[in-house]
Parts: sequence; C-alpha cells; structure tokens
Amino acid sequence: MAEITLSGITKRFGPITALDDVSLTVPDGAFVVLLGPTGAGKTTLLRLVSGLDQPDAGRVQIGGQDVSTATPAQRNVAMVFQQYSLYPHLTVRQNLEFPLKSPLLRLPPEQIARKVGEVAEVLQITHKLDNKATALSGGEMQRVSIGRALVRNPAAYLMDEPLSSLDAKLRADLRIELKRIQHDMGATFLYVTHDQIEAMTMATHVGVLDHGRLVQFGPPRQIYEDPVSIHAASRLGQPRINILPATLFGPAPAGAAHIGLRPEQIRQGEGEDSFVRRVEHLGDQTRLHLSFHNHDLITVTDAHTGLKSGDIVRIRPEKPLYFDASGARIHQE
Ligand SMILES: Nc1ncnc2c1ncn2[C@@H]1O[C@H](COP(=O)(O)OP(=O)(O)OP(=O)(O)O)[C@@H](O)[C@H]1O
Repeated sequence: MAEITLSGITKRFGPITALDDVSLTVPDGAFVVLLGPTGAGKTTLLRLVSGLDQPDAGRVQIGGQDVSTATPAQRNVAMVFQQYSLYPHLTVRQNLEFPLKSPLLRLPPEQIARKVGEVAEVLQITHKLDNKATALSGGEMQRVSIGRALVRNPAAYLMDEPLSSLDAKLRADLRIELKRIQHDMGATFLYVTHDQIEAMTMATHVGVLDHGRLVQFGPPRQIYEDPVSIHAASRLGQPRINILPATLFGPAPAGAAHIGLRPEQIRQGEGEDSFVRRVEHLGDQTRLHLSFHNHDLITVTDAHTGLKSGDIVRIRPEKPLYFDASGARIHQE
C-alpha cells in the first residue's frame, strides 16, 4: 500500500472552482474520510487521485512517485463509486475474477478461485456467485463492485459513498469488514461519505471540505471536539451541534457571535427553564426538542425519561464552543 500526497491542487469547471489549492497527505495505511456538503468537491478530489480527471494546477503523488500525468491503470488504485459498474453479461464470479485475470498478473487459477471465494464470503454473496450480474438487487450489485476492488492488491482504495445503497444491517457489517481490511492489510483508504457513523468509526483522519477548500484535517475526535469553524463542527455529531446567539445564556467572550452546544454540552436539571416541545424516542437515543428564549435546540436525554411535551426542564451550557460572525472558532483563555 502507499501514501497519497496532493500538493496545491486546483480544479475548475468553467466558472466553478471545484477544488481550490488543496494540499493533503493520506498516510500509508490510513483511512481518510472526506466530509463536506453536496458540491464541496469530494468526488472531484477522488477522480483526480484516480487519474480520471486532471487538475488545472498542483501535483498528485502516490507512494512517493509523481503520478500527475499517469493514466488510471498506471496509478494502480481501486475505485468504488456510489453507482455500481459491473459487466452485466458476466456472472458474479466472472465479475470478481476479472481484475485478477489480467495477463500482467499471471495468477494461477487456484489462487484466483481462493481470492474470489474469500471476498465473496466477506461480502456475503457466496450464494450468488453463479448468478448473472443483472439478476441481482441493487445492494448485491454494489457488494460485487466493492468485491472487484477488494480482490486486487492496489496502492490505495478510493471509495465514493460505497455503502449508501445498502440496508442498515449490511452497512454495519461492511463497515466492520472495511475497517478490518484497512487494519489487517495496512490498506490505504480515501473514502467519501455523508454517514456520521462511518466517519466516526472508520476514519483514522477526517478531511473537511468547504467550497473546494480543505478547512480541517485530523482525527475524527479532534474535528468533533476541537472544530475550526461552525462548518467543520456541523459535519460530525447527531443530533447536530446547536448554533445559537452567543449571549443567549449569559456573557460571552469578546468577538463571539455564536455559541455552539453539542447535546452533551447541555446540562439538564440546572440553570434556566426551557420548554419541552417534543420527546423523540429513537431506540438507541432519546432526543429532547427544547425551546429556550424563543430559540429551538435539540439535545439527548435518558432513554427512560419521564419528560413529555409541555414540561419545563432547566438547562445550562457546559464547556460550550464559541464562534465569530464569520463562523470561525474563538478560543477562550
Ligand atoms: N464534470 C463537471 N462539469 C462541471 N461541473 C462539475 C463537474 N464535476 C463537478 N462539477 C462541479 O464541481 C463542484 C464539486 O463537485 P463534486 O461532485 O466534487 O462535489 P461533491 O462534494 O462530491 O458533492 P456530492 O456530495 O453531491 O457528491 C460542484 O459545484 C459541481 O457542480
């Protein structure tokens, strides 16, 4: 596996700057998750690393080699897109064998069969190996697409929301499998998702993109606990961080325009009265929708709470985050 380094990457599509001077290193064996709202430039970044697109400025290195002008095949990266791309006339087995049957590899048939068997097992599609690719459900096709990447031994895996079309149980299983592959094989992953749980559980590092700029890069806990801006803070955590006027609960540091409160930063049973608008039981989480001085906020509470809509609960902020009018974080002394 290999390290990926982007230096000063800019990519424009007509008047749109999809990536703006992005520099980023994906360490060898790291699992880097890219987060950002739609249009932030995540897919564009993956396509530039894979060689499907060329940057207007900047360099791409894989394993220390400058691959800026190399073809996708020369870069030896395996890509999985959100939209599966299989050979419809071939069976699942033939689709999985395909990358291994390259004349360049000259692999013995037993080795190909073993590898395909292993990957089919991991992806829970062994019983479908002899089906035509067209005779599969969407989720099964997506698993075969992931399988086609996994049978190879590439320099890195590039994945664009690969699990988003799968049901919750399978998504949870594959999350664990992909993480295991990264851990056991020391594989390098660059991975796009909108899923909070995938980001928090799989990433060794998270890169936050905002309008084509990389605004923060670090371990997921660091992005969660020490975000550089409202934009970065809002990318992780469910329910999302509450952003309210800075002085809603009392004095705020100089220059603060907003106070940011994650659910665990709202202490219940102390402080000032708030009004319970709704109690939402989600199974693993119980959310409280509150109204405080005409502002709405959401927090979580005990699963067995006796609170119900119309009740009053006292709240006070605990170790809140503050941001200026532009959304940049203000650090308190
Ligand atoms: N081939 C293209 N031609 C013109 N504009 C493009 C092209 N590809 C991407 N863009 C534009 O570049 C910007 C970044 O797009 P990109 O697909 O990288 O965003 P994204 O973060 O992956 O979004 P999503 O989460 O919706 O997939 C967007 O404004 C998009 O419209």
